[in-house]
Amino acid sequence: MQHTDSPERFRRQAKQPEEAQRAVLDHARFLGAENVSLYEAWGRHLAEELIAPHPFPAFRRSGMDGYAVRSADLKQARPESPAELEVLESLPGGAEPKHPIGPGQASRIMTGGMVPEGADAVVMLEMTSAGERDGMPIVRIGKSVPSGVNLSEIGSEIRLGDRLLPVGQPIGPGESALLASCGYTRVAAARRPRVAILSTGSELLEVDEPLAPAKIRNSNAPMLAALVREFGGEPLMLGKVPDRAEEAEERVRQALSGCDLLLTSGGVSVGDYDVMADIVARPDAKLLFNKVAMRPGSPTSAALFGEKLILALSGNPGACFVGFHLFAVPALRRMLGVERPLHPAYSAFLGEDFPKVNAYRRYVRAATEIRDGQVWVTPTGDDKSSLMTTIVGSDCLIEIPPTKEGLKRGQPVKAWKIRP
Ligand SMILES: Nc1nc2c(c(=O)[nH]1)N[C@H]1C(S)=C(S)[C@@H](COP(=O)(O)OP(=O)(O)OC[C@H]3O[C@@H](n4cnc5c(N)ncnc54)[C@H](O)[C@@H]3O)O[C@H]1N2
Ligand code: MOO
Ligand SMILES: [Mg+2]
Repeated sequence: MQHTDSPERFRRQAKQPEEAQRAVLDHARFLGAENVSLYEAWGRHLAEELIAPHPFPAFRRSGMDGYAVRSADLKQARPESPAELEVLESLPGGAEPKHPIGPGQASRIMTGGMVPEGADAVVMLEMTSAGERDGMPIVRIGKSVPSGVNLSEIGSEIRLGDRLLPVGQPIGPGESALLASCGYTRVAAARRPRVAILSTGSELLEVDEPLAPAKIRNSNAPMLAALVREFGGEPLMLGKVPDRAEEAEERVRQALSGCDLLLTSGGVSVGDYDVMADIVARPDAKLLFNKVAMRPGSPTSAALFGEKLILALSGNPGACFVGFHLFAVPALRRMLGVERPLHPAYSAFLGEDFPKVNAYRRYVRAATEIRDGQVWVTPTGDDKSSLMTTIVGSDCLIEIPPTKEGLKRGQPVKAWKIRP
């Protein structure tokens, strides 16, 4: 029988979650940039501030199919006495006008077309009727229009030198369109953090193994891999290690060389076989914390081996999930250069009674809903640390302060948004 009796494990000093987050953030650094193509940039984080190299639109652009006109020519136009304008040319998208518009003149133009010099408005086709005068094309317009109508000026969307996107901005659909419009075929994106995932537990089976007595399949590893991907990292799957102290320590030390962050799950509590509790307390490690004043996940631990950060998450799936959101997400965001590393919080109404009495602050897996224009958050089920079914469908963590009475439905609460 193995006993990992080290008295330190039982004398733990709980840190408040914020304090523990600060300790993690103090040891997470921006990882630098790599050049990626526009089509590979989705979900990546910008590593440089991008400045508009030209105004957009770069030419005066028509917003309608119709006629480019001088609004002054239409001042007196009425349905019964329409203005008659000579039509100089037809301007499809992509065509550079050959003729400036003089008094009494117009050019037919399509949406997105370049408005010729002299014109200051575009009249939509439906307000016009085409005709001929002396064999030459004309257009009749029976209504005046204000200057500037249906015309986008140069730089009306983006001015030359505008800050297009800040460092740390995740590249999504809108950002992709912006980059393309400004000619960025490649951008500097933050290097993806390589996050090693090691599961401890002699009870663990591979996913494709049949169940056996007292064994469970390793569910934390795929959950953590999904979370790492969701928050911009690259998971490195290191499999599982049994709860044997020496073997586990060797695997942990090996894992550190090839990653930017090591996540372990399991073995952080006070049990005889809780190997991670001892590893993070090794003399050559710097223990950041081994207890957090929160539920689930109170034994969540963190340590540095040299410069490398280990987050030793609880084995209980619910606690592992919450520990990831509270501590791994800020570390990853810092590594990616994101300005605000913590999840954003909002206030909402509690969707059902929460009768549980808490000595510690709780982070309850919950779903957000808009009802009659108000934000409500409802626990996805029992928030027991051992449950994973309540992770499904959760998009926030309700923060429940220590309470002796529990909370009532409809009470305002704080919720952390956990889906990017
Ligand atoms: N005497 C005490 N016992 C416990 C305490 C305590 O303070 N005193 N704390 C409890 C709390 S709170 C938590 S949380 C858990 C922490 O457990 P560990 O992190 O030590 O994790 P394990 O003991 O290895 O396993 C716990 C539980 O999780 C399952 N598990 C582990 N790994 C996986 C995995 N990869 N996939 C799915 N499930 C996993 C494991 O089978 C256990 O059921 O300790 C309490 N105990
Ligand atoms: O703090 Mo542990 O995660 O409840 O069960
Ligand atoms: Mg344990």
